[in-house]
Amino acid sequence: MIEAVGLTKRYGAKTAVHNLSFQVRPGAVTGFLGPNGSGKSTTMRMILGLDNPTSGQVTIGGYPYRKLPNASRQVGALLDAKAVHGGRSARNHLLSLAQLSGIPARRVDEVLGVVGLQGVAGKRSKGFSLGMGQRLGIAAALLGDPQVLLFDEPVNGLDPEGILWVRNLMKALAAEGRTVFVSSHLMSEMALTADHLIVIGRGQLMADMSIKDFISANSADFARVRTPGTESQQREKLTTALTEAGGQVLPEQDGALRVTGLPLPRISDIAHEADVRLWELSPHQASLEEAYMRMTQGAVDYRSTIDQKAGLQQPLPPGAQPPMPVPGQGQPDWYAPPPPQQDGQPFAMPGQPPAGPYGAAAAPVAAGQPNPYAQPAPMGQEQTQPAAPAAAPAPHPTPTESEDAR
Ligand SMILES: Nc1ncnc2c1ncn2[C@@H]1O[C@H](COP(=O)(O)OP(=O)(O)OP(=O)(O)O)[C@@H](O)[C@H]1O
Repeated sequence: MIEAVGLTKRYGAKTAVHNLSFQVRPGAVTGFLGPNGSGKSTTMRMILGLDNPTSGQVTIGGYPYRKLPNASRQVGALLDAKAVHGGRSARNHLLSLAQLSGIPARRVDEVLGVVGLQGVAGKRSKGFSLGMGQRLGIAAALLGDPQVLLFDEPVNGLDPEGILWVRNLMKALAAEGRTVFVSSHLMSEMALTADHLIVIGRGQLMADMSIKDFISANSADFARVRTPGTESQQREKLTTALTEAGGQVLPEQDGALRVTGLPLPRISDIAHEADVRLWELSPHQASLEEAYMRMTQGAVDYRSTIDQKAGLQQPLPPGAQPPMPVPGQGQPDWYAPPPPQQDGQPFAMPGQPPAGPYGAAAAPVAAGQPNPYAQPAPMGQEQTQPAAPAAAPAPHPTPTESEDAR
């Protein structure tokens, strides 16, 4: 288990992390979310002993990282996949890490297989694509077969197959009882991967709860009701009837009505009694992205001056009232977009993966099997891509490096 108590980090006048207390438990994938600059990487670096807290502490299994016996066998991390000596082959890079940590060389080939890089193990990593570099970083994190794993943006640069693989890898590692702490800005992916969420904003804890509780605490469920498009008087009649019955009715831009305060069967009965035909009556629950946007709106430091809320916050229709904020949470100016249309399932719920291979959940993996996280197919395109320009050689960020290196 990872435990932070009153964790604070200041860089001069800048407070990157402020009084953060949380626990990351084994047996689950814990997502670590927050806007750009909110302190996620700083927190991860303090967990790994790469930065010293200004005050407070963070421990792994009860020890600060630097006092952890055999740390590299107990904790694996992917922080910056680009921080690799580009002149070394993938195998040599992993071999050097293994030697430093007393890990047997045969483990190198095992993890190369796990991440699907066995076919390019002899190639210099400076020729690797972004996704290949990411896989190499994940291989390094897995090298010591650790019980605690930290991944900072692990799916960055991965293709859809790679994203699915990382998702299943995280779940399989957690299913084996490991502690998996992963940061990401990809909300749709987090919704499918994480069991629990820790959300920070401007260095402070905003939420520490299950993903299910997070979504329900930061979104108001509502019903979407649609009358025949050409019959505006029907819509008005229904609006009056629903309002008289105690519902709150909000017109949406596409002509539908958003109704809160009444259960779906009651809405149906009211429409029937008012002799109004319905073309749609559907439940809507916010996605993780909507819930996240609602919670973190006030903690965003970096925002474009152009169309700041495009796609995420629609302007209210004329005369409409914004939805009520959740007390103590969320932002009053938030207005949820309509749910996306998806393959004949126009109102797919969060947590319900679409049909097909990307919706498949990871099956628990039996311990002791060879390469339990290996992909079914070898890498395709990435292996055949031409070499990328050489990156500046940089040592891999092992937790033995000096602190405050960034
Ligand atoms: N070494 C440093 N010196 C000074 N300021 C720093 C240093 N490291 C981080 N910061 C500042 O601390 C804040 C938190 O940065 P951090 O990289 O932890 O955020 P983050 O949540 O990981 O961001 P992102 O999502 O963009 O990766 C930022 O304002 C950043 O500029």
